[in-house]
Amino acid sequence: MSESKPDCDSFSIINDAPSADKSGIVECYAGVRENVVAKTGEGSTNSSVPSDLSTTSRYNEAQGHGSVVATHYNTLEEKGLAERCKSRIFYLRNFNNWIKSMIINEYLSKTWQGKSHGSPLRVLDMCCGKGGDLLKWRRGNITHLVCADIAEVSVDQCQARYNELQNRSKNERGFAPVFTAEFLSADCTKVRLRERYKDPSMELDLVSCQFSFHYCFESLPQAETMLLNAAECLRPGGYFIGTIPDAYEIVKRQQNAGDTFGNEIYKVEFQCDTEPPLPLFGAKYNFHLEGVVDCPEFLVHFPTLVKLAEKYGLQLVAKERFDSYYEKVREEGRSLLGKMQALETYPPFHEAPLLGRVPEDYEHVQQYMQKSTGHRKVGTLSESEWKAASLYLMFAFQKKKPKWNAEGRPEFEDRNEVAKKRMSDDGNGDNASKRLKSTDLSVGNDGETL
Ligand SMILES: C[S@@+](CC[C@H](N)C(=O)[O-])C[C@H]1O[C@@H](n2cnc3c(N)ncnc32)[C@H](O)[C@@H]1O
Repeated sequence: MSESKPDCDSFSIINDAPSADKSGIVECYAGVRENVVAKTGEGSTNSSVPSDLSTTSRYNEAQGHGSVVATHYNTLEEKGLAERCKSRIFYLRNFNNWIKSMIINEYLSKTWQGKSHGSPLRVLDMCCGKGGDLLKWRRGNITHLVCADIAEVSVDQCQARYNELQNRSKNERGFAPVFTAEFLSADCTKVRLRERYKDPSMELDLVSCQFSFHYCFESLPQAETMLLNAAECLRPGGYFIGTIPDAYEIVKRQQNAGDTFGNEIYKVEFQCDTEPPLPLFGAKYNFHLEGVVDCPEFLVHFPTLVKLAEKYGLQLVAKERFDSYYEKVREEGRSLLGKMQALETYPPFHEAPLLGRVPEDYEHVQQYMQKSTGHRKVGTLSESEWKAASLYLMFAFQKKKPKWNAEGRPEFEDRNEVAKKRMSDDGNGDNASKRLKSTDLSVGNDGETL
C-alpha cells in the first residue's frame, strides 16, 4: 500500500459502539428507568408507549425554535479553505462529506438504473444550507434541483454558488449543461413546499435531507409537515435519504455521563427532563460542534419516524450508523476517501502540527500499529472526531405505490394485510385488534415499535 493512501483498517478498532437497539433508549421512552434489561438482552422490550402521539407533542408555534436555528445558520461565517484546513474538525467535516457523497451516489445510481435514456431526474435538497452538496448533484448528472432552507442567507449563498457553477461549466467542453435549479427560503417543518415550486405538479425522483431532519422532531405537526414535503411529490419508487444524530447513541452517552457530555470538539447539553420517559417529540438538547453548529436539536425516536413515514407512503429500506455504513462502503469509496481527505494520515507527514490534538487522541492507532506489521502510516480520525462522527446514522426510505380509496385518496398500506399479519405474529386475535385501534397517526398502538 502506498504511504499516502489511508489504511482504513484502523477504524475497526475504534468502532466499538454497541448496536443502537441495545442501548436502552426503548426503555427510556417507555418509562422503564433501568436499562439493564436492554443491555443484557434479557426480558422484553415491549412497553407502554402512549398510543396517542399527539399527547406527547409539545408543539407551540409561538415557541418554535425555527428562528433560533435560522439565526444561527444565517450568522455562521463562511470560512475559506485555508481557515478550514486549520480547523480542529477538518477531517471530521471531510469524513461527513464523504459519507454524504457515498449515500447520494448510492441512491442516485439506483434512481438512474430505473430510467430510460434522456429522462429527467429531479431532486429536492431539503435544508440545503449553503449548497454544500451542489457539486454532488452536478457529478450525479441530475436535471433539476430544488433547494430549500429556513436560513435566507444560506439560500442566497447556495444560489450564488450555483451561479458560479453554471458560469464555470460554460467554459467546460464535453460536459452536459448544469441542472436547472430553484431556491426557496422556507421553514420545511411548517410550509408546504409544493405550493412554492415553480411547477407544483413536478414529480421528484429523490429527496435528500442531510444533517437536518432532526429539527422537525420539535413537535408532531412539524415532523408531519417535513414528511409531507419529503413524500408528496416523490414518484413511486423514488427515495428519501438523510442523515441524523442517532437518538439511541445520544441517550446511551447521557446515561453514562449525565445531561451534559462531549469532548473538546462536540458538546451535548440536554434541555429537557431526561428522567424516562422521554417525550417522542420535543426532546431537546443543545448541540455544539466546534465552530460549526451551536443550536437546539431534537431526538428522533426512530421507530416513531418509521411509523409516521409509513403514513406518507415511505417505507424504510436502509438505516445504518455511520460506523457501520463506513465499513460497508469503504472499499468502494476508497479513492474518494483519499481525494476528499476524509481521513487523517498518522503519524503525520513532516511532523506537521496536529491541530490542537493530543497524543491520547491517537492511542487507538498506536495500538493498531503495534499489533499489525507493515503499516508505517495509517488513515484515521482522532478519537475526539470519531466520537462525534459515530453519533450519526444514515437512512433511506422508498416511496410506495399508492392504492386509491373510494374517496379518491391515496392509501399506502393494506390495513387488512397488516391486521392479519399482526394476528398471526401474535397468535392472539384479541390482542391484535386492541393494538390496531386507530390513533392520531393512524398507526397501531404497538408497544414494541413505538
Ligand atoms: C447542519 S446544516 C446542513 C446543511 C446541508 N444539508 C449540508 O449537509 O451541508 C442544517 C441546515 O438545516 C437548516 N434548517 C434547520 N431547520 C430548518 C427548517 N425548519 N426548515 C428548513 N431548513 C432548516 C439550517 O438552516 C441549516 O442550513
